[in-house]
Amino acid sequence: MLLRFTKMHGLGNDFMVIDLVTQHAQLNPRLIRQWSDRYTGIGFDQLLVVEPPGDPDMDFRYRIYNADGSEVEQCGNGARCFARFVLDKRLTAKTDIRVETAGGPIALIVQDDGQITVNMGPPRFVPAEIPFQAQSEAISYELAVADQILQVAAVSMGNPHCVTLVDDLNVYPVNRLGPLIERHSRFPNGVNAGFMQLIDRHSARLRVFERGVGETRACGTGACAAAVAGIRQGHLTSPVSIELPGGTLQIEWAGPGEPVMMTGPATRVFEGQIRL
Ligand SMILES: N[C@H](CCC[C@H](N)C(=O)O)C(=O)O
Repeated sequence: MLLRFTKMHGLGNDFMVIDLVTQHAQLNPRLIRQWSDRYTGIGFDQLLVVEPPGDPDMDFRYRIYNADGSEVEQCGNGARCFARFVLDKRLTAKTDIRVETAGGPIALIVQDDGQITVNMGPPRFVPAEIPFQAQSEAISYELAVADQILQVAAVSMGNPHCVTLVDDLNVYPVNRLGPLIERHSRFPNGVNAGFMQLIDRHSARLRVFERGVGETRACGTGACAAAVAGIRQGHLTSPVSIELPGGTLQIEWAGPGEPVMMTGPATRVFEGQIRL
């Protein structure tokens, strides 16, 4: 059987997108790892799956798998590609699309200029909801990593994020500390490790060592988590431009209990078919 897919990216964070509304396939971690291989497979950071909704008030269900085959709660760059995909495939004609995800409901708003705004829902800070092991909730925690103590913020955007402020991203050892944070024992489900360099009150640079993937060229939920952490710590003021290696995302957040709004592009690269 041949399975149709579309290769897409959001600022270089790349995806294989599959429509399981009009197609049927049984996915498993081994198959996903095989497909994600950049030499012997299709190659991607995440696999995005479009399904019919379980909740009749929603338009679709959105399932996300990392390159290592693990299913995760949320993917921000993927959400923008999801919106572009369902419109291009005529699975909907709406430009305000409601989607259920394992990390909670999100809304995708397709702008006239082709940019896509995602209502990512409110960030969560309660340690047990991230999850993160801590005595009590705080805007900053001490985290022992290798031979040093880092000051970190812990935020959930549906998926877990650990954000550290650094002075110079050009020289910071992201690929040495990233894996140690990703698998740190205080994050029982693992964590996406964000490293943020402040530029001014409305902008910052960010690199993210993603859970289940490694460093990616962009991370949408990571940009949301970093902006929220910076606002909460008094370093940033909404709206915030987050400059990632693959490009810039616009983040808005009005404060605790309010949703995070993320705006950016979604790009289709090619169509393909793969034999199951
Ligand atoms: N690696 C993430 C999922 C993808 C997030 C990222 N690609 C985004 O755009 O938000 C995790 O394990 O939670």
